[in-house]
Amino acid sequence: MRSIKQLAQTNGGLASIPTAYNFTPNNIHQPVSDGLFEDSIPTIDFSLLTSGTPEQRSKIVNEIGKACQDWGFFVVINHGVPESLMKVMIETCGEFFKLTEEEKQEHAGKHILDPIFYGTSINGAATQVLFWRDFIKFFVHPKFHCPAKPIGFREISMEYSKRTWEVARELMKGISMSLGLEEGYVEKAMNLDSGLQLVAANLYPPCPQPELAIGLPPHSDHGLLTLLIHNGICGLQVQHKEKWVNVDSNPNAFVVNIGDQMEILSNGKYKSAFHRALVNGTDARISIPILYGPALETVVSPPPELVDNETNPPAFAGMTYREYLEMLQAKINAKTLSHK
Ligand SMILES: O=C(O)CCC(=O)C(=O)O
Ligand SMILES: [Fe+2]
Repeated sequence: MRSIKQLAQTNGGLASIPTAYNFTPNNIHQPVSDGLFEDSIPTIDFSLLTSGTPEQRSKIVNEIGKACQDWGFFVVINHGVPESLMKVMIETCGEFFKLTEEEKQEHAGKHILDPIFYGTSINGAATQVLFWRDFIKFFVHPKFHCPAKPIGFREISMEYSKRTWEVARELMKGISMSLGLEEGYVEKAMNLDSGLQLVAANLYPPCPQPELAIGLPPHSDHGLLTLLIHNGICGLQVQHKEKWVNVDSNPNAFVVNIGDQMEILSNGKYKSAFHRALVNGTDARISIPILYGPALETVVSPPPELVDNETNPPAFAGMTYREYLEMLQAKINAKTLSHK
């Protein structure tokens, strides 16, 4: 299968997109918020979480809890990860997509747990409707994997993963406290010492008919928490109160969202919000989400403090993170088969 990048470049640029890329989502009629009278995605000042006064810290913990409950999304500023590192990470991922198709296909993936997975469309296979996106995903924890090319990719990815982990760990502490649990709860209960960390880089080339295609359809992320950066081109939208809201964050901030495992752990209190990526006609967009998840064999279920059989019964059946991912994979396989 050709990459979207290659397709977008065919004969110096396509005038229209192949019909397999026409996307008619069942919720296309949902309005997009005009942003005027809407409240916008909450911003969290990370420096107050780590070095604020006790009052500032408890205020921020409250804000995090509210953001997780109302939005499942928030923007994190003053996080301490150098801008230069974020920039070079985006540039290097951009260089990866410039490798030859043969070089990239070496990493073609099949399974959600493949340590390195290059693909185009959602799973690299022939789904009926295709998405205007190429991606590379690699697990950087508990074992570090990364494509060897381009030069420097491994070193930069390693540094980036370490630095973002420090931010994610503090946010997990804040989230634990916001749920009324001790600050190390999520880290300990989810065995984050051997937890999964998955780096993904998405490339959305300019699309000749952006109104017909979609980069990534509405979905939720499967981990506990995702931290995302992008190259300054808009495209990410989050579903909030039945509307799609643009996430127009400053490229130096992290866009953070709650994933399915955190929704399960919080017994449904915190939302793993649907989000999607649109494409545009002029600019290539790159986004780099890094996803933090439990250790694969950890059973994810809410702690007794968050469950009450009368007023707040368990909302999900407990299962290991591995079982959850295998379930997702089975869904992807079923979709692919039924469309063959
Ligand atoms: O490109 C984006 O902004 C969103 C990417 C995303 O949601 C994902 O890769 O899971
Ligand atoms: Fe996502």
